[in-house]
Amino acid sequence: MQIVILNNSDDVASYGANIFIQQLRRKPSSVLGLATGSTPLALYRLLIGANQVGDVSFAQATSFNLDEYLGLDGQHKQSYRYFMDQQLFDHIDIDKQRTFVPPGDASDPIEACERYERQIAQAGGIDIQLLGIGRNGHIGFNEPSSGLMSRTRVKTLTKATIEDNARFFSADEYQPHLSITMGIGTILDAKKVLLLATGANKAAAIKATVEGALSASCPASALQLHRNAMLVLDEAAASQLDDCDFYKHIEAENQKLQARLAKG
Ligand SMILES: N[C@@H]1[C@@H](O)[C@H](O)[C@@H](COP(=O)(O)O)O[C@@H]1O
Repeated sequence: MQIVILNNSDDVASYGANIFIQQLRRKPSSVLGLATGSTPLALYRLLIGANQVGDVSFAQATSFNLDEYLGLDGQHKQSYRYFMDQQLFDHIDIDKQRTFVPPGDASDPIEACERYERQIAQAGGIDIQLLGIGRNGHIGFNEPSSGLMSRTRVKTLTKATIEDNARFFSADEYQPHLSITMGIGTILDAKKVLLLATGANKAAAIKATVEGALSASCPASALQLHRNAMLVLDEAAASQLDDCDFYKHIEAENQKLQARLAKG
């Protein structure tokens, strides 16, 4: 895992946005894996800005979102489809027909999960997968105990995740307890994985992800198996890491090497 520790959440968003912009410039037809939650919001705003001034185009890109609440259709204001339309898709030049979010209103969710996997494969696989992380180490809606080789499927949310996400729902609003999520195996198949974490409330999950054992108890620890996984953290999210200075040293050396290679 490559661990990048930056001063604050703004720096995390611009670092992440730049990786997406470089990816799209290198391969305009990239298949992007996208995430919801509050963490990627600032990154999405930067991508919208870059798209609107012509620095990057999504016209040939395809996207697949990690997850969706089961029981909400895409018009529902708390659905992840609605979130993605509002926060990104409606403001960039992506072809909406090529933006995929698991269908929360599927009449046959099991078949819908299998279809989602086929759609990802038909698109050629995910080039770069963006991830946030839950306080309990979940990625997508792969809660603790999720199989490390799992594929897209229906998952039950933990009490902690339901409570964390309750802030998006009004008191009298139905909050689903089930989801459709890409599996950990699906995520690990992405060519590159970019996990963003900001704030002290993610520090324990980041500690377990980076320095804990590979374990279904912390689903994000599965990224230890990935060949090209990058974690971009602010100081607060990195605050429980024992080897912070070492990770900063490696990153400084990486930057020097990149600069030398760029000079030729
Ligand atoms: N399914 C999403 C995850 O994909 C996200 O990473 C997590 C953290 O969200 P936040 O970034 O708001 O902390 O929330 C939800 O549970």
